[in-house]
Amino acid sequence: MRNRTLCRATLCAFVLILALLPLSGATPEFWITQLNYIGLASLVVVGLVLLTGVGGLTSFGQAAFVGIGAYTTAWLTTQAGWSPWLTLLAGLVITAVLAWIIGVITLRLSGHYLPLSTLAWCLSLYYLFGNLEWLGRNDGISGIQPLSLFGWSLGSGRSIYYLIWFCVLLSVWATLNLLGSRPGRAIRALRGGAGMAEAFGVNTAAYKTVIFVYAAMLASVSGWLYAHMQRAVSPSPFGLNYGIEYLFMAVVGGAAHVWGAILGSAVILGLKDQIQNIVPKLLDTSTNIEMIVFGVLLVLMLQYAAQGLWPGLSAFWRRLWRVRGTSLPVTATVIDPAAAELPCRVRPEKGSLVLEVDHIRKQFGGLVAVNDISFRVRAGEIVGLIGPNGAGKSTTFNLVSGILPLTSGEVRFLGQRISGRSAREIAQTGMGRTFQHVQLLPEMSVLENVALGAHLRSHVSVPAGILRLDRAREASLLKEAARQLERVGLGAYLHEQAGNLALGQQRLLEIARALAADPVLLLLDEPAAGLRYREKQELAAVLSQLREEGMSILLVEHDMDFVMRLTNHLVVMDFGSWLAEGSPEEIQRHPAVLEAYLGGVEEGDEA
Ligand SMILES: Nc1ncnc2c1ncn2[C@@H]1O[C@H](COP(=O)(O)OP(=O)(O)OP(=O)(O)O)[C@@H](O)[C@H]1O
Repeated sequence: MRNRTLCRATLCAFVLILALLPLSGATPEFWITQLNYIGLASLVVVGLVLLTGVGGLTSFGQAAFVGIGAYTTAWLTTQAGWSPWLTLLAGLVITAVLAWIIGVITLRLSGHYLPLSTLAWCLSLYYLFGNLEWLGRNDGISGIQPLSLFGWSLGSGRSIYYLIWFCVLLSVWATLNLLGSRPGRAIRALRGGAGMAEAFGVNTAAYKTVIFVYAAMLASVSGWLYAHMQRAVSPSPFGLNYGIEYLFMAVVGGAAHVWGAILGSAVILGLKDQIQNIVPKLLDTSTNIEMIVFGVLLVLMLQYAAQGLWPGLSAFWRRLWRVRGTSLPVTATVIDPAAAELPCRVRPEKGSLVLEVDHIRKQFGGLVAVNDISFRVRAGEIVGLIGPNGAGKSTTFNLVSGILPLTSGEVRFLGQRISGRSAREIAQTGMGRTFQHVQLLPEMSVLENVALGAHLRSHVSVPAGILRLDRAREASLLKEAARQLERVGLGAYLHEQAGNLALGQQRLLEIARALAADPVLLLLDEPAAGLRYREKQELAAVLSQLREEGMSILLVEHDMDFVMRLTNHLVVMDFGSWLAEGSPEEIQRHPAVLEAYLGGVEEGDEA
């Protein structure tokens, strides 16, 4: 709680200082101008933090969107006589449409192709601004009128200052709200890889486009403010070098920290200015050496503060005020026991067919990983899929859950054909899963990781998340996540960072996340791996309880003791093919299984 109070007090002091600075006649005009530029840059960088730091999509091209906002208002106010407030809307609409088109085309690219494509469209827009006759070519457009609000002219640096910083604080508030909501969790999951997020029903392509458009719109607002502050626009501030500088600001501030955007902008612009003043005096040279010094300082900063300056600064601030125990994040939500329950799925009758796998096959080039496998899972039954290493169990899981496409065969779930559907569509039908290699979001809290599992059980739009209209639904979602964590024995770790948990606990967390999706069928890939004996017993008790409640479970597991005690039915695979099927007792006596698998395990156990 002290942590939260300190944050609020620091924020109030920051806003108060910001508000009072221009009122004092002693504040030099240069400071106000510099703060205005920091505010304009911060607006762009807040968007970049969401896009690059949080979403993992690197963009060098944000300066071009600043240009769209600036040129839209410059042309419409000077040539068409529009009100600047109307041109703000026009700029936002034009930017959103353009960003959406660019996003849909380029965001499918992965690895270094995406940053390269941002370079390409930034250069294209820059040259477009400089070549169009009606945009004044390289001279740009001048004579832009200052803004006025309720008759109050914002023509001076001191008056537009308030509007700029109002927009910056609004953008920080909106972005923090968005990140703390259901769509925000989905956006934060983008870095964890599309496979994991899609398995919980997150439309990763749509969320990538959303953050791309959001960041572009913030840049456009910055351009609109810039045009009315400068009263003239020309192509140079919207070129690639500015795009790179914005990215530097995000990285230096702390790419994944929203407040780091302001810090990074202030550091880079302040540093540039100071170097330009000091270096020529020190070195007594007329050559343009300051950019070299600036570059070296940046490299050093990235070397020694790779996470950016924000984490270090906030830790120092907490130490200064002797605030201990940083595990409870400022955004941590207290679970509301009175929150409404999330709606639950209608469960199939015990014993009815849930999953039908018919002659499925998967070929990786010349390797047949899964060869003509068929089995059934019924409601209220735990089916084990076992076999030696490399037998094809995980591949079978991935085929059933839609992570991998089938080469041939058919999978039906609750009577519907699901083969050919995407992992996201299959998740919607009521299939939850865990992964062989734990796939969590290590920097997110345990509670939020599990809340991601319930993504499809609540519908909160991006605007609702931004405006905090989602509080009741968010409370229900977090209450459900907490309930599932209690169920698997992790109730004491709700606000712990997921990355701080031991491997066994991380596996339990994955099970809680899958349960939060309210699945009809649970696919568990080696859930007992890394668990201690007692933890395994507790897990077995949880799974037995789930079976009693009518849940169907398909389980891949190497711990034979665990499998034999828990399952109703076993399917044995070897070299991708079906080897045997039956009850645990039958399988334990099956000669082919004993030879291919169980015999080997016993020997290994003895060793
Ligand atoms: N994406 C892939 N590309 C090529 N080969 C693959 C791919 N995924 C799996 N394989 C191969 O398919 C075979 C089956 O692998 P799979 O991971 O399904 O086995 P498994 O029974 O789950 O093994 P383990 O118990 O060790 O996890 C292996 O030979 C593996 O190397």
